[in-house]
Amino acid sequence: MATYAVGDLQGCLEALQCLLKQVAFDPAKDRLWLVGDLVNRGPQSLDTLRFLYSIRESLVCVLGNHDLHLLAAGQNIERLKKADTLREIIEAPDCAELLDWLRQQKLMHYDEQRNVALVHAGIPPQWSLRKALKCAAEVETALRDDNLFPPYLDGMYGNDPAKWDNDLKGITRLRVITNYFTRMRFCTAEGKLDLKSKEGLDSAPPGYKPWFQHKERKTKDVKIIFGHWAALEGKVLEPDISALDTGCVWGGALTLMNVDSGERLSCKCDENGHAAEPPVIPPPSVPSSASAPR
Ligand SMILES: Nc1ncnc2c1ncn2[C@@H]1O[C@H](COP(=O)(O)OP(=O)(O)OP(=O)(O)OP(=O)(O)OC[C@H]2O[C@@H](n3cnc4c(N)ncnc43)[C@H](O)[C@@H]2O)[C@@H](O)[C@H]1O
Repeated sequence: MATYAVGDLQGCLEALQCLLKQVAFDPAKDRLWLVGDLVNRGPQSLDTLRFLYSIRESLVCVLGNHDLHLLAAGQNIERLKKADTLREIIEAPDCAELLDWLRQQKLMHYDEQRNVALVHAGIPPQWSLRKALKCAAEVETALRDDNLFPPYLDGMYGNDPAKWDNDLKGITRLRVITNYFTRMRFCTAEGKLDLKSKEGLDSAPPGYKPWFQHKERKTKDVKIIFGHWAALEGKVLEPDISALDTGCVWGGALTLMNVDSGERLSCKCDENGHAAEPPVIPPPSVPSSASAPR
């Protein structure tokens, strides 16, 4: 049995299938962790979601900003933006079943045995592991509760407040939790967010750093796997941090990592998110003797 984590899929089903074939993924034995952003921007959002649903017993999935946007558009189709590729899901006959499954997913997964956390964007520096799990659970409860779900989605959008405060209440509280887990890139040591900068590490506004580079970060003893930040191209220097979004919808690649060995495999994609077989093993992350991360 092997456990793999895969970067932001964004509807790039061909690339996912190419990687799963390469590692001979067996849903009866193996496990696949998803960093979220399963859909949108790529070519096959509906088919991706259907495929994941068909192997749901083998998945651990955390939600990304695009998944939350899909849930919100499922409540009100007018939330769809011109560039979204989500309409096919909302108009599909099995939409309700797929979105019901999606809203049961988490914002954060923690594997105690491995001491590994899985999140879409990150964990803010001022939160301990325990605090992060507690805050994630607040949003997860809102997502699963039929009464809380619609007002949560109505109030989820926006950049304020920029910083956590224990006294925050209601949707304002849930919004900042959502923004940390699903949209964060740069923040201050106290967790004040900058949600505008989206480029690489050197695009930090003055006083801000990538969330994982703060010396004071309280989750330094936890291995963290995350996605969301395509401009990083999967490269971070921090040893216990794994960045898996390698921009499959931006002419980059989809990346799969063996959670235990850290070995990676990537499937190059074209600028439309279609796979260009065969997958390649990125040289810096894989020992030269390995042919595939099994
Ligand atoms: N609470 C909330 N508030 C507001 N909105 C919410 C929300 N919750 C959900 N949403 C929704 O979130 C969605 C995305 O919003 P956007 O505003 O488009 O968010 P984003 O930061 O661009 O996110 P994305 O996840 O696409 O990032 P990526 O790194 O791939 O791409 C980012 C950039 O990186 C660039 N990039 C990619 N690869 C690169 C590379 N190799 N080098 C340099 N740049 C690269 C790309 O050009 C791109 O511009 C919207 O639908 C919005 O409605």
